[in-house]
Amino acid sequence: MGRYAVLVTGPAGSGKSTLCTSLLTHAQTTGRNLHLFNLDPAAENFEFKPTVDIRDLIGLEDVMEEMQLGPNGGLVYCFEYLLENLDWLDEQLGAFEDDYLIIDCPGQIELYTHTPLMTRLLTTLQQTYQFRLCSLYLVESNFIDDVNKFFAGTLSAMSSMINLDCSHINVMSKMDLVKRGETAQRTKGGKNKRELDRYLDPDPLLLMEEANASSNPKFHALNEAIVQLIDDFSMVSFMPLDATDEDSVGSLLSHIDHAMQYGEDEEPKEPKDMDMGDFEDA
Ligand SMILES: Nc1nc2c(ncn2[C@@H]2O[C@H](COP(=O)(O)OP(=O)(O)OP(=O)(O)O)[C@@H](O)[C@H]2O)c(=O)[nH]1
Repeated sequence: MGRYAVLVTGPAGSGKSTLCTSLLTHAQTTGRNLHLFNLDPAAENFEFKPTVDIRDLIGLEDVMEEMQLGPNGGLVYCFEYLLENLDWLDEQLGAFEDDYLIIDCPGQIELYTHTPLMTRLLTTLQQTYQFRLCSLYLVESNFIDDVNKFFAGTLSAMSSMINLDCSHINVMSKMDLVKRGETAQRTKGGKNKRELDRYLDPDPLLLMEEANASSNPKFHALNEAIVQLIDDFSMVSFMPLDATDEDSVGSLLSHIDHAMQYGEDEEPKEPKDMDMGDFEDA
């Protein structure tokens, strides 16, 4: 069968743990057997008990207290400790060979964008433990309410994609808020689902026009360079996700299957059509 792991990454509060729970719930109802790996040493409670839990090795609170470190320094310490104690991980993974190991990651994106720690862990999972990997990067739909925030979210996603160096899927989370119009009510410009569509699969020219319209002409060349970069990495388009909707979670899972070519003996499954029909304005 092989070994497969899905890394669920993204900024704090972007919906990682909720998605992990939704994936495991979906798996239960469809007869699949997903397992949870908690990689956040500061995590609190889980609906599903993790099969592997970094807190069994080291907890952030203890590290902060004993080493006199802040939350970010403490997190880096925990990851270095994990990398120095790979025999623990080896023991936890055992002969694991099943459906996906869903890895719930910490929300400090510096771990995937600024330090090599996560990359080292992934290299170990791939090379030493023969895992096939796919990473998801979640950006909240209610964060993307103008082109500059889209640039910020996309560039972080791109940095994570380059650093983690495995199959990668960008996800725009909490789309139910857009569907219900809550994003539109909250933002000055009244962004609604239709306006968000172009950020899911962006048209480079429109992005550039929008960015130029709201910025000083001296930044137009920079806007052009960013849009060019986004266009060149055509992977930087986003899949809409409503973690509260079974179909939406199922569609994401079939995209992951496709990206991983899950089940080597089977034909890789075609991802379901992810057009925005499900998210039409009420
Ligand atoms: N409406 C809506 N709320 C969501 C969705 N996904 C997550 N949330 C809410 O967003 C908040 C943060 O979700 P979490 O799953 O804890 O986010 P996280 O990325 O794991 O957060 P950290 O562990 O702090 O990095 C919670 O209040 C969730 O209930 C979604 O699809 N729709």
